Amino acid sequence: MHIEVRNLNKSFGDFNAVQNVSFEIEKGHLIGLLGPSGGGKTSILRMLAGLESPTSGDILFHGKRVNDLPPQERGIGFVFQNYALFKHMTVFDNIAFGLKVKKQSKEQIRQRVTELVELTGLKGFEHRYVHQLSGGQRQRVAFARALAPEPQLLLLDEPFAAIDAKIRTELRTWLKEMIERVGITSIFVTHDQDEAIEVADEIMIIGKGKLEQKGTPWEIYKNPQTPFVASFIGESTVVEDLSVLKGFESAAADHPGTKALIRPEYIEIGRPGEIKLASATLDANVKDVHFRGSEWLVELLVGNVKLITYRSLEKEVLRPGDFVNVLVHRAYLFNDNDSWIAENSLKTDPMPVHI
Ligand SMILES: Nc1ncnc2c1ncn2[C@@H]1O[C@H](COP(=O)(O)OP(=O)(O)OP(=O)(O)O)[C@@H](O)[C@H]1O
Repeated sequence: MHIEVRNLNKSFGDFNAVQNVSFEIEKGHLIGLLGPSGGGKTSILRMLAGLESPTSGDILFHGKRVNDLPPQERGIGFVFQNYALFKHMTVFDNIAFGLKVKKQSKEQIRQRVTELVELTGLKGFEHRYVHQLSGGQRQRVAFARALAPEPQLLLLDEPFAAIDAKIRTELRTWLKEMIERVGITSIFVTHDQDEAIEVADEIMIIGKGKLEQKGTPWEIYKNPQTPFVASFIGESTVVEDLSVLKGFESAAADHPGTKALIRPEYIEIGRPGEIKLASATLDANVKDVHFRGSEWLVELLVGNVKLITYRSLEKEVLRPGDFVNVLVHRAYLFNDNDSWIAENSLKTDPMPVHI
């Protein structure tokens, strides 16, 4: 289903939880709503579902305004973080629930549940009760139950939040494949950037009730419109005083008050003399190092300014207090209002400047 939202607003008293949010979603796309707690993600989802009515603005499904349509007539499937399964029912009955409500025949129900049990890898569990299942299996039941009545839009509110880390990673991949196979337009809420990056075709970053940016995970990573957005996709540090960065002086002079946002991969570190572009290197001390499994995360101090970078495991291990040289190849520049100004990179930048 193609979805369009125009100037959506939701106020609770005089608090504006959702402010002028507009977007379109193509049929079959999987969208991640990502942002801090209280930003308005769930409110947007609930308005799409019809569980909450907008204060103003329009919601269109297939080009038709659905603002006044009750939830059960919107063709939506819902998956919540806490499963919300019926505990006194078996897996079969849970999945069959929406079909019984639709008054389908016993045979139709049996066929559809069998299909879904196979699709979700729950064969053999049909007669178990919810408490006899693992968290991951319960979430698959919730997914199967939501899909049973063949909705045209699937809404998932933090679907993996209650599941432990390892199973969560498996379920993410599973969910993505499953949604691709079914071809259903889906929107899921998360505050976990890894989850959004891994699962979503497109991410919408929601902060303080506003849609800050919408794009593929890669687009948002490469072109964050604000430091806030950048902080939600990938790691970075924000340097408030550009004068400490060699090679960025003219940007600092041209735009007073400019801040630089620096990703870890824009930073090269070496022992004194190791970095070729010696004139642009900064003196730094290693503040801390963290083992990340496949690399080191190194925290550096250039004067009072903290930077972070990664270091390959093959390289000599750095220790807190070590003196190193640092070269900042590139930075995103933002003005006082957190608006993106430009991307600055050293002339000898070995990395592509244009994306
Ligand atoms: N029924 C309500 N009455 C009053 N305020 C509400 C109501 N529902 C939500 N809010 C407020 O609206 C804001 C947005 O809430 P919402 O649940 O949409 O955020 P969220 O981004 O989904 O957060 P979380 O990740 O914590 O679920 C919050 O400040 C919340 O306290």
